[in-house]
Amino acid sequence: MAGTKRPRKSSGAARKRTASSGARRTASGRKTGSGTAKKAAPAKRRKTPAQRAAAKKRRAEMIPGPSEVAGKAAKGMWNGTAKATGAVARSVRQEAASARELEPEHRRDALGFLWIAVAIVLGAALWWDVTGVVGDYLTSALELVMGLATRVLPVLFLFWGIKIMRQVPPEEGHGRSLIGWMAMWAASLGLLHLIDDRPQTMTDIMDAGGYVGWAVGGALSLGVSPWVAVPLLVLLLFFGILVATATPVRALPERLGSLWALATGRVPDYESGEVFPDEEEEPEEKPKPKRRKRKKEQDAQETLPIELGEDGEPALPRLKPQEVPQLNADEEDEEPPPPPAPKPAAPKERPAAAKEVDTPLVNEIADGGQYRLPELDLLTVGPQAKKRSRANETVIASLQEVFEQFNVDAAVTGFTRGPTVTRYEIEIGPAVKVERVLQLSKNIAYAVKSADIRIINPIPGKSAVGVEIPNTDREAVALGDVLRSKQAKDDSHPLVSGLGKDIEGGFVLANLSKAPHMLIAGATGSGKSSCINSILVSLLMRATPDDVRVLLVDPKRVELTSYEGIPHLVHPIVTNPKKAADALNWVVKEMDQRYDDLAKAGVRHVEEFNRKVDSGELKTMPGSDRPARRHPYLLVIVDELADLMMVAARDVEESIVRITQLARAAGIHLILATQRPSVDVVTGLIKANVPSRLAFATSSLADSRVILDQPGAEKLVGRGDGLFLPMGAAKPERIQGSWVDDDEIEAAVAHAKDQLSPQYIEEVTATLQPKKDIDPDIGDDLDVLCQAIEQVVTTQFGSTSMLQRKLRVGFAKAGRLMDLMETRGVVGPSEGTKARDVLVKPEDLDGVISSIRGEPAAPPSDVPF
Ligand SMILES: Nc1ncnc2c1ncn2[C@@H]1O[C@H](COP(=O)(O)OP(=O)(O)OP(=O)(O)O)[C@@H](O)[C@H]1O
Repeated sequence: MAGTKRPRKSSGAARKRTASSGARRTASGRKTGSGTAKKAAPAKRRKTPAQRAAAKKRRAEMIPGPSEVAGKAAKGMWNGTAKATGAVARSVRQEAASARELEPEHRRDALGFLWIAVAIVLGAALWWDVTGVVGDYLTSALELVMGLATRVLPVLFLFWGIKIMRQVPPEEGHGRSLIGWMAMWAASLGLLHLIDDRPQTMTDIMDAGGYVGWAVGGALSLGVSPWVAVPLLVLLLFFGILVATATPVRALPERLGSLWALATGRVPDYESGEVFPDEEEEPEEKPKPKRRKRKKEQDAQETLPIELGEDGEPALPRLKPQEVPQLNADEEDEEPPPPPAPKPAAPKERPAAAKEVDTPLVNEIADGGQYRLPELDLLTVGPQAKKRSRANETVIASLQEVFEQFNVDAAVTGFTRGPTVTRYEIEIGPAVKVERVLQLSKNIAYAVKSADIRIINPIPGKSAVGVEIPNTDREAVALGDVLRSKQAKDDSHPLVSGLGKDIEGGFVLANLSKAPHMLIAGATGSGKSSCINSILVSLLMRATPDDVRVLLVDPKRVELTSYEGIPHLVHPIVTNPKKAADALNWVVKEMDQRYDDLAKAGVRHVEEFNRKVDSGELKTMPGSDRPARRHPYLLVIVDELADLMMVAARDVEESIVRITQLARAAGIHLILATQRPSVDVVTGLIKANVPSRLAFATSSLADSRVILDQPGAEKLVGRGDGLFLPMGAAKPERIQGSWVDDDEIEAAVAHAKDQLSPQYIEEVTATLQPKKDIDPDIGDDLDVLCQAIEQVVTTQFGSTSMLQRKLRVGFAKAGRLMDLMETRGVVGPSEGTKARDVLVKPEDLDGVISSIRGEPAAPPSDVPF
């Protein structure tokens, strides 16, 4: 068979080839005067008269006649029309493509309007008989399917259109709604069919439940008789309502109650815009007008126009505190803005500790005292997060181009847009080495015009290479949004801070009590201070001074001044690096004191201790008549560790290590910030004991290694772009730090200060008081002398060689210390080789040391704060 076919095929092909080559020769000969035509020229000169006549006739024939002219004109018009139609179609396609680039809000609005338009067409046709061809066909088709129920469709479509435009679509719950509505619809149509006594003709069916009703009701009545079908359909209808409104049966009485209250105007409307709010999202108790205003603000945010930068791309709002966009600025003309800080009705001065005031707290986060936490409305709403933008499309095109140029079989299969960077997912073809994509990193950086790209191979849980590329249109993350998130509301722990958003746009919160200590480091201007501000404002928004007390150490003197005077402070902000070392010393003492208390109370954590105190189980401390008092969390923030390390590296490191090793159970947590993450500042010992790390952009890979023990931070783009490595995590998570502007800080601080004046702890003040009356002969040996006295008095053994060993000092220094102790009456005179008598009892040790340090005697240590 093949043998017989082949010659036929080839001869056909040969024929084709001949014909086409002949045609090509003719065309080229005529058009270009090619070699063939030139060769034919001499033959032309030798033409016979007959040939000339024939040629003349042919030329005459070539002049078109009138009918031919008309034909050609028609053909031209046809071609022109076709071309014009093509052009229009192409431009429509282009427009449609650019319509896809519309912002999601506009697309949602368009969809809303479409539903309203359909509602109008249907309503006009069904209710008022005002109809055209479209209306006719539409209503007939719908009536055929849904029968009488079609009449309610215009109302539903109208409601749906408005809802789409008013509300940001929930991320989840679409499927649930759809199932609920389908169940309701099927049940209603089936019931209509049964109620209308099971019609059989088409017109009657259209006047009852349509063909859907006929199928549902008819089939059921056939299967189980109409008497059973009706209750079954009623059940299905009820189920549909419950599913569509996300109401479990057990929550029904409560929901009906709130619906009744809503109908009778006894409760404010819910923000969600749904009749039944989700079960977990309890409506906050706020006055109605304020809630409306809030909703209005949110709506305004959703429709905020995107600012275009010079390149026509949406631009990042400039984020200097004074320049952060006032997001409700558009509304200022209509309504006066809300006061920056709601003034609570609490008295300005608190006569005694907050716990002694009997007015119960309104806020559920705090659990005692009169202190009221500020409303979250105090913090501004951030711009709505974009899921994609034109900048992303451009980057995808550039990536694709790079792969094509270098012949790498790889494609961008998706991306996740975060506020600062977008992670593009790249899938490679079979038998393509991942290294080929990795090798292209510099070309990718070149193509997307950004040096700060990070390649992640693979994206955890996916067979794809991730390329993180900074957004040219980055978005700020407002702290208010983070604290208003569901995660934040679900966790009422006072030490939960709003850190920012991750690369997928999810909120990142950190419970500092679980951290339990954190190192924040990055180059200057990378966003450390903004992060500390976010932590402190989170604290002011969520924790009463009874919950958390704070010690702020700010050797730079300018970073934390806004917080001066907040009632959470245990001491005015410490700005002197020398005093900072003493302050850390006090923290160590406080920690020891707390451990004693925990041991006496037989508990392992301060939370348990506080629970016992709150429940009245622990009224006085066992073994003494000292009243048991709660131990609030103590958060110590050091903003510039390097300044402290320069002044007293050994003391500071020692205190930090002691605190970090033990303080967790005592409820003491440390945050150390530095812009110099070098090994002499963040020493190995400190690093080993500070398990949570937050790295902002660093200037070198070495710095990144010091902070995170791995590279990555040197590729960050600054302004709050960070890598968060919480305790126990193997890989850091990329986040965009939350932003809080000066006005918000001021408002939060004012809210706290208006209610309570700071109650500083005397003991800290005493520790940090300037040293007076230090004997000149002690000079620089004060600290070592105190240590020597401690050694001698606690051991009751006045031996010089013991001092040499314990304090690691030479013989001469130990002898001098012994002489100093003798002149101050701590030890007796020298008795040759025998140890000296110790004249001070261990219980008097504190008094002796205080007097030598020139301090007033320390207050009795059994008064905790
Ligand atoms: N989370 C953020 N969101 C938006 N912009 C930010 C963020 N963090 C910082 N920035 C921008 O970066 C600037 C510098 O930030 P910040 O003062 O926090 O840096 P820093 O690391 O504390 O610097 P320094 O060590 O010099 O104090 C801010 O003024 C702001 O414009």
